[in-house]
Amino acid sequence: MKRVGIIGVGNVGSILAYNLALNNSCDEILLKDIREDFIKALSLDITQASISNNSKTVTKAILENDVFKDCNIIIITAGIARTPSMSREDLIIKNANILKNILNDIIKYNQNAIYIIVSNPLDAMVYTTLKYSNLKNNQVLGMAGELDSARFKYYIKKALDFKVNNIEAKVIGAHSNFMVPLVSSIRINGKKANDFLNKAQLEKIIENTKNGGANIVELLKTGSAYFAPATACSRICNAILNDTKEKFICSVKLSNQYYLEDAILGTSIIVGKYGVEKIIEENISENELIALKKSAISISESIKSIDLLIK
Ligand SMILES: NC(=O)c1ccc[n+]([C@@H]2O[C@H](COP(=O)([O-])OP(=O)(O)OC[C@H]3O[C@@H](n4cnc5c(N)ncnc54)[C@H](O)[C@@H]3O)[C@@H](O)[C@H]2O)c1
Repeated sequence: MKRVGIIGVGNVGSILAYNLALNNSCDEILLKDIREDFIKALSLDITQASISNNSKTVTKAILENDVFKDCNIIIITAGIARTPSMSREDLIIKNANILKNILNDIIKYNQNAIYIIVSNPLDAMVYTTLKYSNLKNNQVLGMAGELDSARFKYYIKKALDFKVNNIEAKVIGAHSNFMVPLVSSIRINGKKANDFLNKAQLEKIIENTKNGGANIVELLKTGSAYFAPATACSRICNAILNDTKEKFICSVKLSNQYYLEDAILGTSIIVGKYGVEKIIEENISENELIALKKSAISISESIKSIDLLIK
């Protein structure tokens, strides 16, 4: 029996549940939110969508935490989302408190699941999860690098008038303006970035990638992006459920990769049934390494406020 729990079923959580259900990814999806009637409605609607799509996945609304005991994966997307005037950092104390309370309620029933954190500020929430649980480092991963990389690829494709399909590109580091889009990682039809894009174009692509989330927030006015985040998250879930050992970029606790001991930030990892099965150090340029160090410092600064303000 494969079970996925989703705690916090707003925009990201509901699209994630829908995605997993339609694709027959697991036997059961358990939804929990402070909006109880809302998740009861969603569980009916999504299960009926499953049936319509010949998927066996059943989605259930959960009111008691002990039901999460058999989940293979627990995804936490609870919290408040950014509004146009807010940075991800503004969210930190509010969402860290929400996350700490959820962990307090859930971990005692399930210490074996892989926990995927989505709530922002992402890297600080991964830290909060590790700090307020006894989960092992491999059990906790934050979803963001896959989303930022999708945005990086989008702006590369856009600069090339969407005429090229075969694009590889990675964004590592913090899920914030300190993210590190790796120009060294870009491959367009197997060739390096400089064969297709000049310096000014690359600088614009990097700037757009860093502002990718904020642009959507600005237009939506009432929240942040959800289709691309939910899609990235469902791909990670499928890798865990099917033990695929695929490569993803997720926020995890490093163990001296990039000379960064104990830092939490987005990096390439291999994902399987044990969660983070291997951390991969990409071959990055010296400038990218400098940017990554700044990224790690920015995360450790935001983590300080959690240590100071969360009792
Ligand atoms: N990591 C990423 O790349 C990424 C991308 C998009 C959004 N996010 C973040 O994910 C979070 C969710 O985004 P969203 O767009 O789905 O927001 P949303 O407001 O639509 O959903 C949040 C949900 O959390 C619920 N909630 C609040 N407190 C709760 C609690 N104590 N227990 C259970 N549920 C609770 C709310 O009722 C709501 O349904 C936000 O923090 C957002 O910033 C992260």
